[in-house]
Amino acid sequence: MTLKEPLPVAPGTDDTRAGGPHRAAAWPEARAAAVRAGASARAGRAPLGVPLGQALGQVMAEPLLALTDLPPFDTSAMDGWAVAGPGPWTVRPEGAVLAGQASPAVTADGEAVRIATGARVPAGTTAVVRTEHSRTEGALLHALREVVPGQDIRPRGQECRAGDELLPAGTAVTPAVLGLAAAAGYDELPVPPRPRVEILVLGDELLTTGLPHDGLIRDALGPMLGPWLTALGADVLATRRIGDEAEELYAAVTGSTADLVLTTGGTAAGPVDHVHGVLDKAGATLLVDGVKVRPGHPMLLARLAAEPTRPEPTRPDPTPSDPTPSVATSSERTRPARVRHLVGLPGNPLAAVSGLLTLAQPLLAALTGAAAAAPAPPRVPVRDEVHGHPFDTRLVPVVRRGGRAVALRFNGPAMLRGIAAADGLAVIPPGGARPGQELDVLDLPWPAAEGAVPAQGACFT
Ligand SMILES: Nc1nc2c(c(=O)[nH]1)N[C@H]1C(S)=C(S)[C@@H](COP(=O)(O)OP(=O)(O)OC[C@H]3O[C@@H](n4cnc5c(N)ncnc54)[C@H](O)[C@@H]3O)O[C@H]1N2
Ligand code: MOO
Repeated sequence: MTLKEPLPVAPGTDDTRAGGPHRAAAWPEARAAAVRAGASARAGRAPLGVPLGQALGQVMAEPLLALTDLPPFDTSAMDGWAVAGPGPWTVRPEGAVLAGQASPAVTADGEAVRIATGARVPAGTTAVVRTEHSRTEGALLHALREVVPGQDIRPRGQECRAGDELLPAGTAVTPAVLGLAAAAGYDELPVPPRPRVEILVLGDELLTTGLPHDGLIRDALGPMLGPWLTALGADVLATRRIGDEAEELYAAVTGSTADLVLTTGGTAAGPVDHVHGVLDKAGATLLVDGVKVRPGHPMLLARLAAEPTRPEPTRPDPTPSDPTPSVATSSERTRPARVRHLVGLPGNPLAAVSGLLTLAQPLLAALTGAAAAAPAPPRVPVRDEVHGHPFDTRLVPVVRRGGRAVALRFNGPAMLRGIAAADGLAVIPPGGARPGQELDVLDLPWPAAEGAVPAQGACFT
């Protein structure tokens, strides 16, 4: 089924609301729906100006326009002599023109003045003669090679003119971008606000410390998801542990101020699986209700009901009778409602990772505009045959060895042993992959360890 937003509704039903029939989307369509959801929430999020030192790794919310010509003035490209007209030249007695000097004296025809790389060339200069290509004889300077007019002068505006677009919006801020922005006159860069995420970990069976006992197990998702989302550029407001209590979940979902609420567990149809019911009660719209992917097929994406629109107070012009009015009552504008989403991750830990990469990551990337900056996932040939699901996509932890993806063992839905040793998750199409077949590999938001000594020997199939 092709997933549209909103989902097509059968006549006489309202099954885009949570609680409607389960309609699994194909994996690529689910990702596309997540991108659309993020893009829809992006509108109206004003960029923030952050100091250059804090912008690394973010994306630019606006194009980088040059604030100045570069170079900003005609500049000497070499240490040597600024000369005017044909030689030999009379060496001017005053000292050298150095980088950083504001306005060196004019060079008259037949004159030469010592100059340093990066110095502003004096007006009247026709060329720069490198030190090693010159010889002085008393007060006369001779060139040892032919002098071409304009040589070794970087003319003002050679790289850009003020107002030129240096980089488009959506460019990832790398160290090189920081350097260019500084050269072009920036103190701050406009970046999208970091998406605010709240994590709700469901399950009465979860322990936060110690060893499993009496049917209780350790919460593996609470410690994993916050740092993972931080690595994806999110601002994690809180990781809250909520029991299998529908009321508590409802209060947490409806009371959250996050752009994205992430729940873990409770997505299936068990006796205490409350996510669908709570979304229905909260008036949420299901955009993805199950995905044809293994592990993780019960994952879901919902748009939360809009917050009530609040009137935005505006200050009217002060009048003599009321010089400092605090809030206007007559001229009120309405602030646009913020679009917020919920991603329900299945409780099985690798299934939760699958949901994170399938729904949450593309949504967050579209929300910040990073999706436009991100390269397509690399395609890597797989070393060995990988069994597929007959109808669904599989996501399988892999390491890269010698340019090939090698599938790891311990890739069951409840296991993290494979992913903890992996460089990425290979996307296995329905039906499986043959040796040498090129596969998309979803990168993890930390450096891959190609060539590193594998600590994961036991995970190889
Ligand atoms: N009748 C069916 N039952 C199930 C189906 C199904 O299609 N029909 N799907 C299975 C699949 S696949 C998955 S995945 C799970 C998804 O279930 P939930 O999202 O409702 O998750 P829970 O039932 O709450 O938990 C599942 C499993 O994961 C463990 N868990 C939960 N949270 C954590 C955590 N934070 N850390 C570690 N482990 C966690 C939990 O104890 C359960 O073992 O449903 C299947 N059932
Ligand atoms: O697909 Mo479940 O998500 O097998 O663990």
